[in-house]
Amino acid sequence: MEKQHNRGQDGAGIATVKLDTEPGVPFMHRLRSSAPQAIGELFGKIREEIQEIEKYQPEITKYPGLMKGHNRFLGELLMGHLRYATQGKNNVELCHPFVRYNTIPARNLAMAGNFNLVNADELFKFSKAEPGEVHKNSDLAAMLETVHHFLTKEDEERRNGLDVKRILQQSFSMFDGGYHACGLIGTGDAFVIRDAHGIRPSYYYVNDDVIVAASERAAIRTTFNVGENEVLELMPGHALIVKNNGEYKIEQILEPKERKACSFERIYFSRGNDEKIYKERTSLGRNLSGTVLKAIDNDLRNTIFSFIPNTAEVAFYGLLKGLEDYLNKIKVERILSWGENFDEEKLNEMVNRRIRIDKIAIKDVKMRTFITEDSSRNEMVQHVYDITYGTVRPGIDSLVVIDDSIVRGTTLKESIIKMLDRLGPKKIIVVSSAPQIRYPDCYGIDMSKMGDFVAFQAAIALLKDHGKEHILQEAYGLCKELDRTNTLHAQNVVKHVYKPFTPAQISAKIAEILTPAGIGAEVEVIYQSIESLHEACPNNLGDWYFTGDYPTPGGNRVVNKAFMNFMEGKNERGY
Ligand SMILES: O=P(O)(O)OC[C@H]1O[C@H](OP(=O)(O)OP(=O)(O)O)[C@H](O)[C@@H]1O
Ligand SMILES: NC(=O)CC[C@H](N)C(=O)O
Ligand SMILES: [Mg+2]
Repeated sequence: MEKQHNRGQDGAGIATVKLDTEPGVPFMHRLRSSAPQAIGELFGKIREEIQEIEKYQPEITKYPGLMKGHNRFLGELLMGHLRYATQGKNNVELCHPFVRYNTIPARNLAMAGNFNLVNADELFKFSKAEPGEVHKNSDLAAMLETVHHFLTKEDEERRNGLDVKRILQQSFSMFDGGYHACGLIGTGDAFVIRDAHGIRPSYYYVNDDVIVAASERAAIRTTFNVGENEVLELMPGHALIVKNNGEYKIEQILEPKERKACSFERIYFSRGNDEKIYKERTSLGRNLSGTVLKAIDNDLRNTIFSFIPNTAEVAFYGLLKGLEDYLNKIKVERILSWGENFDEEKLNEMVNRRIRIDKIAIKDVKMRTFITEDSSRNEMVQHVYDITYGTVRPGIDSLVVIDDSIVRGTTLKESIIKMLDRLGPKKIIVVSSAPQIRYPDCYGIDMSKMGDFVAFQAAIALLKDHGKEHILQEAYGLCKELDRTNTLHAQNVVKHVYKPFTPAQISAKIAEILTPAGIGAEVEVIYQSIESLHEACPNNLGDWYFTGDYPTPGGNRVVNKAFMNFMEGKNERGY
């Protein structure tokens, strides 16, 4: 859990199942916290429980079997989760895992996951669950109720043991979304499952002692000290099903569909210490070096390169490598052109030419602002960054800073650009290792409101500039019509809003929007192209937030809904 802070900082939760308990002894427990240091609080509580027993049995920690009887969270099946809300509020009641308790062991179910479903309402209707005020906006509640419905049915009908595969086939075929989800059943059986497009990442590792699964490979590698190839990818539409006797199987649950693994995982969301992700982020940066050189007219003498911490650091190394390649090529060309005509000093000057890099921006807290809830994000962005003084020659140097994404533009507008401008650069070029984020995500990354996207704001502004605002009304009319005929899923209407403009026009407008009043430097924004993103991350071609092409029917519905919300002035998610 400590190695997956990147996936959620709203809160944390754990659940345990004990095997082979005597009848009447509780076997499933759950604990959650939404405290700022949630993991610390959870395990602090467990430590307190143990210390309480130690008062009477000082030797107890030497006897794990005995401890299991006295401590709620000692068990054989363990589940942990860090929440990043993509639906509902940020309160502790919505932290994972969710649990359904029952007197019959087979009908106890704990679930958690890294996911987002877009058809929760439909699922509540189906399972006849009547969620309360807090849970009605929870896709985990909808997921749990549906799986529990089929679990109960299976328990009623079963002859020899629970058929977990069948339960998963019945329930997960109803879910529209992206997920890596897991469940513990009161019988001591467990499962981990991944969506049919492989949208969310999912990995597992098995040895003689443990069977473990997580959203990221690096977390498993670090915890169990194992090699890259020992941790396997759970393939799309498949589940890892573990029986209470320790036997396990990888089963196909759903027909795998076209692989559309989320590219934003690679660009930003996952931790960058994964072997493959590190390489991909480096390539993303390197791919941008040509465009950047053009933007600075190859003037490396008067340009300083840097990055916006934290996650963009790896892409920065890639950009640097690309620039170094260029510079070295130039050095060789020059030296060759001299023939015999050089001395030590001249040669020294040439080989010592460097790309000028500096640590310009500093992030004081290791919190991710992007995944912080709306109400506290702006303030956090304003206080979290700082700059290094004395790095830029005012009025002479230009600054190039790379970030991994510009989504709402809050980080740049509310903080970074104003601060960088204090250093007096001639020009500030912001480079994004992700392409323009134009459409909502609905599969587990919380970018769901059209009006929030700076790319969308730019398109609207351009429509105004060009006297084409009627396109908005026409698109809205089309959405209403699709809604009336129940066919909102049939096409992505928002594409019409972007269509009249080239990516370069949108980027230029974004730069304008992101330039706060009273700034001395000229601001330019450069984005990764979709083609070079695909080239850098060839296994993660999921790109709906950049292209508007959604892999599931719920996607178009969400983007059209998000657009209608925008037009109607509603500040709500599109799902
Ligand atoms: O355009 P915006 O909506 O402001 O969001 C984009 C910013 O958010 C992310 O950083 P974040 O602070 O979440 O995390 P990091 O420190 O891991 O880079 C990302 O790296 C960008 O800097
Ligand atoms: N990624 C997560 O942490 C869980 C997302 C889930 N949709 C929720 O909002 O609870
Ligand atoms: Mg960042």
